Amino acid sequence: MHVYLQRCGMGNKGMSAGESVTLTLQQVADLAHAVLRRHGLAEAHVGPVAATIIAGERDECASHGVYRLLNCVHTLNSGKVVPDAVPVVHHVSPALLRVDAAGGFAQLAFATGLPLLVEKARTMGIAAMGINRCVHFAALWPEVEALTDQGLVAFACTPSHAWVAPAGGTSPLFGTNPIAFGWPRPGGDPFVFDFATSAVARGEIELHRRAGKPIPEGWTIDAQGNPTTDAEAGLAGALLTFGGHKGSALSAMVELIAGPLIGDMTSAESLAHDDGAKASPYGGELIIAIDPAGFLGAAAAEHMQRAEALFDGITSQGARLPSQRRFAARRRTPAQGCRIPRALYEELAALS
Ligand SMILES: NC(=O)C1=CN([C@@H]2O[C@H](COP(=O)(O)OP(=O)(O)OC[C@H]3O[C@@H](n4cnc5c(N)ncnc54)[C@H](OP(=O)(O)O)[C@@H]3O)[C@@H](O)[C@H]2O)C=CC1
Ligand SMILES: O=C(O)C1=NCCCC1
Repeated sequence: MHVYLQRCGMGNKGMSAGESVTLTLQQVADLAHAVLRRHGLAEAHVGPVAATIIAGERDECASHGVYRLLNCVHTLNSGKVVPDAVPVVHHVSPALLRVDAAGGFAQLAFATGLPLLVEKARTMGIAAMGINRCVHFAALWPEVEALTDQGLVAFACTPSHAWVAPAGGTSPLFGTNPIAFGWPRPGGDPFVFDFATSAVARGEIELHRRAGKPIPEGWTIDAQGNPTTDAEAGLAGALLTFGGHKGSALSAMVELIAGPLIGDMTSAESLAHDDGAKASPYGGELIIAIDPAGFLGAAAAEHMQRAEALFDGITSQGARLPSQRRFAARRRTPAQGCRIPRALYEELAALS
């Protein structure tokens, strides 16, 4: 594989990437497929799992791009994921479905349940899909975008492992628990946000540790409960929630609605299930889809158009929309390629 080697680069959170290589999107895809196949992932899963990793790299989301392949390999080798799991869809009620991922990665389970979720949302106006017994390592925006692509409003969330202290506490209890929201926009990119309810995704702190960089104050505390800018010490201690008690309450909500509500694990239970293996989190995910026509029928289009004034109100004062950076990256990378830290590339190439 021919790759361009260069020195420089700024990650999406402003972290110097050091020496990097530039891969075409096709090379990123080939690498992801090769690594996953070599470590025994069944063919039915390789495409959906690789797709989310390729999308992360394409949209310059370094913490959930090819870096995630390392943990996928580790999870496969640890036996904490069923590599050939066959997801099974269960109709629960006219507006509800469950997908039993049977211990496999979440991506194939999501793809398997998606058509029925869309059908139920269109019929009922709103529908929810609970995915159970899945291994989740990825960003959530590819999933909410799959719904906005169909003209639906979308919400998704999942617990992870207990790495985050509740506001006012010092012991890890919550996961980094991402929440993602998507709103379809006529003729344009959807409005999408997707973030951890911790101050930052744990993956971002891991990237700082790999790069030997300090982390900003406010992300973590060490094992003694003291604030730290040392990535290693922060990973060994606890992440903090974003926005103090507000992120803490949202994180608790994710634990509840994507855990016990759908009969699945909390982040503390997921970490106990992991039993020191350091594999990706295991448990459930909740996805909700709302059809704008459900409330308003034929008048929905007119009201969706009114929503555009809100987005104009944000951008007209120089602020940007969430995901605007990501969509710009998506348009750039097919021509520009994806810049990957050289050390990471070499590690992945050795695994392929
Ligand atoms: N599966 C799992 O268990 C977990 C997955 N994750 C994933 O990690 C990823 C990163 O999470 P996190 O570190 O919290 O991400 P960020 O703190 O970077 O927040 C990301 C979101 O905020 C938007 N955003 C960032 N800066 C601005 C700004 N100045 N103005 C407006 N919007 C802005 C981003 O848009 P843009 O992208 O355009 O910058 C994006 O939608 C997510 O995709 C999440 O799903 C996180 C935790 C656990
Ligand atoms: O970055 C994070 O935080 C996580 N990403 C993937 C799954 C584990 C948590």
